[in-house]
Order: sequence, then structure tokens, then C-alpha cells
Amino acid sequence: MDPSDQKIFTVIDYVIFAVLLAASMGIGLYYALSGGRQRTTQEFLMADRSMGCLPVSLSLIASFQSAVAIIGVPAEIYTHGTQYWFIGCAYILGLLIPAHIFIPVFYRLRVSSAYQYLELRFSKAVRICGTLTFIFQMVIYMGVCVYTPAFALNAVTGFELWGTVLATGLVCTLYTTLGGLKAVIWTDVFQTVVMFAGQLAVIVVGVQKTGGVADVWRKVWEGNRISGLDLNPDPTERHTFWTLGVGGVFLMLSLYGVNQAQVQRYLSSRTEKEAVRSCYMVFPSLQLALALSCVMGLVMFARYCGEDHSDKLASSSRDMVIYFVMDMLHGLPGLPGLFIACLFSAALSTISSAFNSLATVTMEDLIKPQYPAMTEARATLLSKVLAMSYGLLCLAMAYLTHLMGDSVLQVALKIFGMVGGPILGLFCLGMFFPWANSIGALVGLCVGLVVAFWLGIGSILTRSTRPLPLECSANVTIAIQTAISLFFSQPSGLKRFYSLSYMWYSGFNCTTVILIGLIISFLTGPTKEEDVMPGTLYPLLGKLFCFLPEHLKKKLCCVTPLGQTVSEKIDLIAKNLATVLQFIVNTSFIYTYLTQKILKLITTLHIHFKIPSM
Ligand SMILES: O=C(O)CCCC[C@@H]1SC[C@@H]2NC(=O)N[C@@H]21
Ligand code: NA
Repeated sequence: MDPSDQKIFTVIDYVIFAVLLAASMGIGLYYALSGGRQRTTQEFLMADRSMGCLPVSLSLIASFQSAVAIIGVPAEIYTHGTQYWFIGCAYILGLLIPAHIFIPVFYRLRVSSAYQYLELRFSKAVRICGTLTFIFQMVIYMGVCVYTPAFALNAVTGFELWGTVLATGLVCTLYTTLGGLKAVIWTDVFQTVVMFAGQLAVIVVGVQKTGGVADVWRKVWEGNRISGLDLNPDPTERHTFWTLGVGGVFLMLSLYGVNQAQVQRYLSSRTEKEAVRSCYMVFPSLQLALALSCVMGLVMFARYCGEDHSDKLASSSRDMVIYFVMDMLHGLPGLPGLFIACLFSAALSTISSAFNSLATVTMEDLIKPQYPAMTEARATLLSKVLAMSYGLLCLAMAYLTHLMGDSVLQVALKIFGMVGGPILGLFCLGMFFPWANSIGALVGLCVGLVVAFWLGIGSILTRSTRPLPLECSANVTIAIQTAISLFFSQPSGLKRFYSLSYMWYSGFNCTTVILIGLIISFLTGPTKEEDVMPGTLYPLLGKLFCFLPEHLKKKLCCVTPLGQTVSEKIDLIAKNLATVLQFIVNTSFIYTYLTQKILKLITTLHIHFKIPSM
């Protein structure tokens, strides 16, 4: 079946796609004309801090589940097997730590933007650098998100490319500009439902057309697509339990812990408990989203294993997914339209969240501090102009994506690792290390970004991933191929550095920022605990070493734990367990060596520079 010539989209499909755009516009208009009619920045940017945990939790998922995951994850499973599914293990600590560490700190400081924290803890310069880094990350990411669905559809179904990009961009800009955060959250809720429905439809029809569950399972099992638990500790191995389950935690923390798009949703909750609960509620839906996209990849493999499609449209694995969907759904009027709606719901919900968070930080972190006397009306108007201009900028970024590599999932995750990782490091430096000062934070961030881009660009230039063969039944070629690749692919020195798995970028860059930040802080005079703004520290070290006697703890982490009742005590113990587990897993594999180095350096610094004990 060659979808480009056959008529796939019936009138019903176009109607469904149009209904999706119209519904999103309707929600946007509703919030533009109801409530406070978006007249204050508190309402436009913070939804009046009145949101419940259900809409917030669905909106949290929608923010970083875009067409990139809908298309990229099935392509990943199709070419490399289900190893990627282990990223689900990272969701446990990747949501527990934001819920119990980052949300309380941000919520109690009553900030509107995550980067205000950086000024309270460090200085205005650190806040501006953090904001600019975030803007850089989200603008590129938005470009990938707008581009992916439009290009994939155009390549397979001839769906008008730039018309779609324009339609998506404009509709999204309009309802975000008109309805503010309330509209963005409620359209996210609607779009997440459409997203799940579209994926489910493809899976149900796909299994049925491939001969049923038993057949699908047999083919994927024999086709070597069900990956076992790969405990290989080699950090250059692309996907293992460690790179996904542990490296993935840092990726999750950079998104669900300190990314403005998510922090804004936590802060829009009516109480801190609601915010923490919404973070917990993300877990099951995120696992469902991951499962749906992985199963879709398995069904796709079962359908095409053994057949060679390189000749047809599917020049790349990205187009393969759309080709598979249209192959399954054509002839079922309405379902292709539902999947298009699913694709664009995933894209719209991410782009609108990005617009709104970009407008918020530009307003709160870059403009308001320069013009404190600005009236509320002008500030709100300016926020809307900003949302519009970011919309247009993102269309330009979409074109840039045209030039990026094939696997959009890898491109998106690399952006998060290269830019989100250092930002995560900056916040960890501020929250967990009382000694860190502004100079250390600034130098740490800059060095972290330079190393991140050196690593990221170096890896793109020397990259070669080996997809698994498409045979339906396991045979000897896989064993031979693996043996050969093991023998040849032991790179050394700089090449080994470039071949670090991209799933370790977040963790590696976060650690670089923390290490450099601490070293510079010690060299330029560490901050005293009493000089730090109360509420900006989280006594992580105090909790981690909670088994130490009191006087040692005071000396080491010099932060007195908060007064607490029995229930809070129990809550704290649960938290300690989570943080201690995370600490053990992390350090035992990668950072034990580095931690020893830091402690040795600190003691030598004390001896040589007679720094008073902290
Ligand atoms: O889908 C995207 O736009 C980006 C790719 C997924 C980003 C990460 S992967 C782990 C976490 N789970 C998600 O659904 N999104 C984030
Ligand atoms: Na989305």
C-alpha cells in the first residue's frame, strides 16, 4: 500500500482535525472572556494560583510528551528493541525528588518563575543567565516539536507541510495569547485525552491486522525486540538499565524538577499539597504514555519484520511510524483524522506550555525587574505580545529542525541533556550546597554549558548507531554482528568521551556544574550558612548523613533540620530513604571516585589556605 497516491483522508478525517483545532481555540476564547478576563499577570501567567491537582497533573504530562515521543519512541522500539522502556524506572525518583525537594522550596518562596529562586539564593546575574539558558533550550525544543508532526505527515501522506506548521503555530499562539495559563492547562487536559485515544486506536487496529496478540508477541520475541535487563555499566553503551534508569533520573529532574514550564504548573496549584499530589498523579499517566508508544513500536515491528521497506516512502524510521499508522488506519474513515489530531494535540500541548513559560520568564525575570513601575495592564499586554512573538520565533526554529538528524527523539533528549542538565546543576548547587556563591554558580554554569556543547557536538560528528536487523526470527547474524561490534568499537581517549551515552548528558553536565561551582566557591570564599536567604536551602546533606551524631552533622552540613511532628518525621524518613537510595545508586557507579576527589581537594584547601572550618 503506497499511501501517498491512495486517498487516505476522507472528509470525516479533516473534520476531526478541524474540530481539534476549534476546540482548543474555544477553550482559549472561553478563558479570555471569563473569570478575570486575563487582565492581570497573576491570572494570565499563574492562573490565579487556583488550579486543582487533576488538570495540573495532565498538563504536566502534556508539556513534555509531544509528537516527538509519539513518533520517536515507536521508531526507537522498532529499530533497537524495548530497552528504552526502562526509562520508566527513572520516573519513580524522577518524580519523588521534585515532589519532596523542589516543589516545597519553590512553593514556600512564592515565586512566579523558577529563576527568581536563583536571585534569592545567588544574585541577579545568576538569575539572568539561568533565564537566558532556559529560553535557549525551549526555543530549540519548540522548533523540533512544531516541525516533527508536520514534516512526518508531509513525507508520508503529502499533507501540506508549511500550511500545517502555520496552522498549528497560529492556533496555538492565539489561544495561548488569549487565554493564558488557564487555557493552556485546560487545552492540555483535552489534548492529552486525544493523544491517548489516537495511540490506542493504532494499537488496537494494528494488533488485529497483524494476526492478534499471540502472533505479535511471537514475532517480536523471535525478532529479538524484547530486550532483557542490560546491566552493562559501560557509560558509552547507548541504552542500558543504568543510562535509562539512573541517567534518566537526571533527565526527569531537569524537566519535572526545575523546568519553568513544570514549575509554573506546580505554582499554579491552589496549595502545596495539591502541587505535590499532582506530581504523584503524573506517575501512572506517564507510565501509560510510555507503554502505549512502546507497544505501538512492537506492533509496528510485528507488522513489517522481514519485509524490506527502504525502497518505499519510509526512508527514515521517523517516516516509518506514520507510514505504519496510515497503512493500518486507511479505509477506516475518521481514524486517520483521529491520529492526526493525536499528533497535533501532542505538539500543541507542548508548544503552548513552552510559549506560556517563555512569556512568563521573559516578563518576570527580564522585563519587570528593569521596569518595576510598569502598570499591570501594560505588563499583561506585553506578556501577550511576548507569547505571540515566541510563536513566530518557533516557526523559524521549525525550519532549522529541517537540518537536524533523523531520530527526533534523540535530538530532543540531547537538547534536554546539553542545556537542561547544566540548569539542573545550577539549582542543585544552590539548594544542596550552602557554601556555593554567585561566582561559583556563574562559572559553573558557563563551564557546564561549554563542556555540554563540546560533548554534544563532538558526539554528533563521530556518531554511528547500529540498528538491530529486521529479521522476524532470531538467528546467528545477530550474535556475529554483536561480537564484531564489541571487538571493533572500543574507542579510546577523546573518542570514548564523545561516545558517552546521550542519556548520561543530564547527569554528567549537572555534576560538572556542581563540581566547578563548588571548587570556584571554595577558591573565592565559600558562603556562610547564616548569609544564605532562609528557605532557599534544602538540607540534603543533613538528611543523607542523618545517621551521623548531631555535632558532626552540624559541622558538616551546618543546617538545622526543621522542627517536625511525628507524621512529618515519618514523612521525612520516607523522603530520606528515597534520597539516600538515589544517592547510593548514583555515587556507587559514577561519582564515588569524584566525591573522594572533592573531599581530598577540600581538605588540602583547608590546610594550604587556612579557610576557617565551615
Ligand atoms: O516527547 C517529547 O517532546 C520529548 C521526548 C520525551 C521527553 C522526556 S523522556 C522522559 C519523560 N517522559 C516523557 O513523556 N517525556 C519526558
Ligand atoms: Na504535548
